[in-house]
Amino acid sequence: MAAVTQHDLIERLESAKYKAQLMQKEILVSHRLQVDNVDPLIVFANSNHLYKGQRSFWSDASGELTLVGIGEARKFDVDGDERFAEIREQWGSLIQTQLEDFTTPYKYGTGPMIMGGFSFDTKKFKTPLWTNYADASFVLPVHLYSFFNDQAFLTTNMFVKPDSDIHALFEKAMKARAQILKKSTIPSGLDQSFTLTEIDPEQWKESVADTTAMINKGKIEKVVLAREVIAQADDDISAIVTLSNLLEQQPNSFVFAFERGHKCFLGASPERLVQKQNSEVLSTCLAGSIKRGDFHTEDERLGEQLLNDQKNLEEHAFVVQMIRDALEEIAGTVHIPDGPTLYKGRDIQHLFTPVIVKQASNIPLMDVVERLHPTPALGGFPQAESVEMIRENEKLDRGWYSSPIGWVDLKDQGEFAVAIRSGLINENHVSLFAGCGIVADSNPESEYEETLIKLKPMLSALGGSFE
Ligand SMILES: C=C(O[C@@H]1C=C(C(=O)O)C=C[C@H]1O)C(=O)O
Ligand SMILES: [Mg+2]
Repeated sequence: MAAVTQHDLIERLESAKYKAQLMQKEILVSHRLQVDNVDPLIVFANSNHLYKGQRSFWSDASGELTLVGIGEARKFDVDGDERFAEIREQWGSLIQTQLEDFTTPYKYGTGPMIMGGFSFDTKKFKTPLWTNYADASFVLPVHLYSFFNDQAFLTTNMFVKPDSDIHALFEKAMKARAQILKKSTIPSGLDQSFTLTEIDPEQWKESVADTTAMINKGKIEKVVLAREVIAQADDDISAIVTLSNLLEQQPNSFVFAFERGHKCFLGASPERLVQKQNSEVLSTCLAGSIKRGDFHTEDERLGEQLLNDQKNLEEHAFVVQMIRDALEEIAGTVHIPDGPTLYKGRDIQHLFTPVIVKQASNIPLMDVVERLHPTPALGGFPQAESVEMIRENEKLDRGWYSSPIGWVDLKDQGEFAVAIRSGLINENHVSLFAGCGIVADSNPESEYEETLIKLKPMLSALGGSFE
């Protein structure tokens, strides 16, 4: 690390201390430097013993940006319905009132940002499964490793108090940086054997039948119903091995992990909720599914079948309609192509429609997240009625499954995906989740088959064998 950068950091810490004394409050120094490229997974593994239980991982679907958040310089945990606005306000106020003048040139995906997520429904009964994961939980990491278009940056966030020992702060940061960036190897996977337990599959199929009956009667048109499968091993399940497999096996996906103490929620989602970069807002409609074919011709035939299937087109159309309406309401003109194309993942293909809003600088990212969550891809249509229906009838405690997860920075840029194709590791067991859009002519058995396909990415990423 260049001596001049070190000197610069000490100077900034000292001037922050002076400011902290004048204002009698803590001042945040956010210090970014370009560093040698290290595999983000190694960075994640390296920080295990310094900041175990306090790490976040994010890799976007384009493969352009990977973030590793390490430690908690500040944590914002909020329960209840005001969660989106509260996170926006608490983060906004920290930047405005405590951040030392940040003169480093802005670079997307680096610098001060918070990473985290939301629960699906604040009003659903909470089980012990999701303790540690608040309705909204965001972290300003102590260290943020950003890998963006083949360049690596490390941002360190330090709060300076009126009586802080600057040299001690500095030494601690330097030591941690060296530890985080050291060259090492990723631990290889244990060949674990897992026992799989499906939670009440028959009861789930019945609830699909009940839901279609209800849809045929009344005012709800689509409801997403999810279920849980538990995989149990003899030894602790490794988040890093699972992440490494997800990155390798699931290209074009948002690969993520959020640790909260001894639990780790992770997955590989194909579905962006919203990205805000420069003045543009992008969203995605992804709903309607079919398996991949074993051969090219079969795969193409299945894709064509999906593109022409009324039931799947209907599932998809609800998502397009809702996202269009929601964004038009807050942002004006919305660009959406006329019909869906195919999104192909390793294990599944979906109907896909991209959404663009061109002039959206003035709309806070969190407001877009709030307005969109949950889209009919995860909740149903209409929104309020379907969420209530899920709250009352679904046996599962979804926690953060099917909810927005991502990051937002000091310029209100960032990205959120919806946390599907995911699992929650708790020591030697992991809960996996999968859901399906139920519409008027859904068939319980085929929806069940669809959940099995959606469970595949996590099951293959766990490795090992299943019984
Ligand atoms: C709910 C999930 O996926 C959603 C449901 C889909 C469907 O029913 O066709 C497709 C994509 C997602 O919007 C899940 O993977 O758990
Ligand atoms: Mg479906």
